[in-house]
Parts: sequence; structure tokens; C-alpha cells
Amino acid sequence: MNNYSVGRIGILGAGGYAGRELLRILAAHPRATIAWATSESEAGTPLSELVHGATGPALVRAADADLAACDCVISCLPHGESAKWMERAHAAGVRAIDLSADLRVPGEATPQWAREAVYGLPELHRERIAGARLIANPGCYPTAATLALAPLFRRGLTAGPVIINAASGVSGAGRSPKRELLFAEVAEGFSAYAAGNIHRHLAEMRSQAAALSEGAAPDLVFTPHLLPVRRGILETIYVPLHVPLAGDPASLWLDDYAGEPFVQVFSGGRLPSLADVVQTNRVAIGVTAVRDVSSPMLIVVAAIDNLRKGAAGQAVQNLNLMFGWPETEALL
Ligand SMILES: NC(=O)C1=CN([C@@H]2O[C@H](COP(=O)(O)OP(=O)(O)OC[C@H]3O[C@@H](n4cnc5c(N)ncnc54)[C@H](OP(=O)(O)O)[C@@H]3O)[C@@H](O)[C@H]2O)C=CC1
Ligand SMILES: CC(=O)N[C@@H](CCC(=O)OP(=O)(O)O)C(=O)O
Repeated sequence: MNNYSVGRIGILGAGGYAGRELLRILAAHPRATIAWATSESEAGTPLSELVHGATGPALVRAADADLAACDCVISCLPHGESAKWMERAHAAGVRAIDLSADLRVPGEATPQWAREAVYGLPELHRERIAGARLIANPGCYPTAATLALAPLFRRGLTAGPVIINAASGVSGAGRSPKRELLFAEVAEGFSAYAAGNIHRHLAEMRSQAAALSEGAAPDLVFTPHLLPVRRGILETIYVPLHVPLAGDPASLWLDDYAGEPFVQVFSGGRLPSLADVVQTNRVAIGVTAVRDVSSPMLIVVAAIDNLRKGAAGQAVQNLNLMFGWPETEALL
């Protein structure tokens, strides 16, 4: 039974960037109340001091959180730390949404309880999310890449390696102190990292590409970059095609995403910028054919806010679906 009129939400890791964004969104949610929220360094701080307008008990340490006192636990804990809490929530019979990467790509060693996790990309898996007890909220880079590429993968149109060049704002790296993220290190710079297909998001992108593709999924080459803005991800994706597409290639995306409340498709070759999506739960997608090359190629550009559609906004979209609430509640 999915129809709760009100849901009590517990937030693990509310002191981080994703957790604060979640508190901000839920403060405007008419059906969600905060049962408890955790922070190790801010325990005892009133919620309203962390996020203006947030209501609920003061922050507690994770060890003091009463999992059973809520209807849904949302974890904004780091990878590695999150899974054990998700297992506890599952054992307590409480629904859960995990923002970390821990449950997104099951492997041979994944225990049975974790295999129940549904990959929480609503535009692709809406029906399964609505019936789920456990959600693996997608990664920020994979959210943009998968939504950008799904219309091509579904139709088997790609003819070779798909090259995904992505840039993320600094909040994508979390709030914990890291020397390489100091202002003087990143300001006015722009650099690639984890190049050569070594980023952990590749496994997630590949698993969604394989699920969408007829036959073998194309190779992906993924290079993330650090962009010195606070938030936002922009991905420029190069896609070799078997045959050129007739007319405006954006028509595929317009057809596939017609009626989607959080997908904005640009036509006529217009491409999105971060300004189109920052502070929203939307993905904005533009597409253009590449001229003067010997074999057909498209460029697809996708933009999201890493903390909204890439994390907390998507988590609330999943929460709304799980509880039978309007999918757009608190997100428009
Ligand atoms: N930032 C982003 O754009 C995105 C993040 N994510 C994922 O969401 C999760 C949160 O990310 P983000 O908010 O950026 O991370 P932050 O580092 O900003 O926040 C992490 C939170 O977890 C708490 N925490 C850290 N270690 C422990 C521990 N051992 N026990 C209990 N609590 C702990 C921190 O406590 P304290 O309050 O004391 O610091 C903080 O509240 C991560 O798994 C991340 O990969 C997913 C998509 C996008
Ligand atoms: C700029 C930056 O450092 N970004 C992070 C993405 C963090 C993130 O969102 O992690 P998950 O989606 O896997 O939870 C990174 O590349 O590791």
C-alpha cells in the first residue's frame, strides 16, 4: 500500500551538501515531516540553523537515530558508510533511499537484501520505484548521461565508442575538507580527473546502457572535469552513428520524454547551459549533428544541478513515487 497522507522522514548525513539540499526541499513539502536528521559534527544544532525554514528535532548523531521512528530513511552518507545503515533500515522494515553509490550496481558479492534495491531513475524505472522498499538513488554524472543517451541506446543507433566529457561544480565532491578543493586550488582553473575510464560512475553508466541497448552496449569513454562553480553538471557527449538522422535529431528526445515533468528538450540545435537547470530538478538536453566528418556523429549536451536532479531532488522524486504522492511535489 503506497498511499500515505503524511510520511515521517529520517535523514542520515543531513549536515552535508546533499543532506542540506534535502532538508531545503522537504521544508517545502506538504506531506513530509522530519522525524530526525543526523550530523556527527553538528549534533545538537537546531535544524532551522542549518537550513532556514526546516522544522523538526535538533540534529543527532547517527548512532542516536531511531530508524523505526520513521516511514522512510534517506541516506546522504558517504560510500562505504551508507550500506550498513541501509541494511539496518531494511531489517527494521523501513523504506529507504540511498544517495551513495553502495547499492547502485549489484555484483557477485552483493547480499540478497541489497539486490532488492531499485535504481531510482524515475524517467526509466517509474513503475518499479513506486512499488519499491529500497531505492539506489543514481549518481550525478550517470543521471545526466543515461537520460541524454537513452533515446539512442534504445534504438540501437550508436556505431562506436560514446565519449562523455563531463564537468561538475565543486559541491559534487562533498563538504569534507580536501586540500585539492580549497578555493585557491580550484578558482579560475578547469581540470580533468579520473581520466582513462577509472571513475566509479562508469560501472553505473555501463549497467544502464546495457539494460537499454538491444544487443551489446557501446563502449563508453568517460572523463570528468572539475569546474569552479558551486553547483551544476554539464556533459558534452560525442556519439558516432550508423546512419545520419533525418530532420532535427532532437525529435527522438522530444518523443521519448513527452510529458516528463523534469526533462527539458531543446530543439533546432539549441544547447543547454548550467543556468537552465541550477536550483531545479530538471535535466536539460540539446542535440546537434556534427558537420564535415567522414562518418555520421551527434553531439548531445545534458545539464543538471548535481544537488537536485543529481542527488536530493531526485531522491524526493523517488520518495513521492514510493509514497503515492504527486511526483512533482515540492520539486517545481
Ligand atoms: N554532492 C553531490 O553532488 C552528490 C552526492 N551524492 C552522494 O550523496 C552522499 C552525500 O554526499 P555529500 O552531501 O556531497 O557529502 P558530504 O561529505 O557533504 O556529507 C556527508 C554527510 O555524512 C556524514 N558522515 C560522514 N561520515 C560519517 C560517518 N562515518 N558516520 C555518520 N555520518 C557520517 C557527514 O557528517 P557531518 O555532518 O558531521 O559532516 C555529513 O553529514 C554521498 O554518498 C555522495 O556520493 C550523490 C550525488 C551527488
Ligand atoms: C566533483 C566531484 O568530485 N564529483 C564526485 C561525484 C560525487 C558523486 O556525486 O558521487 P556519487 O554520485 O557516486 O554518489 C566525484 O567525481 O567523485
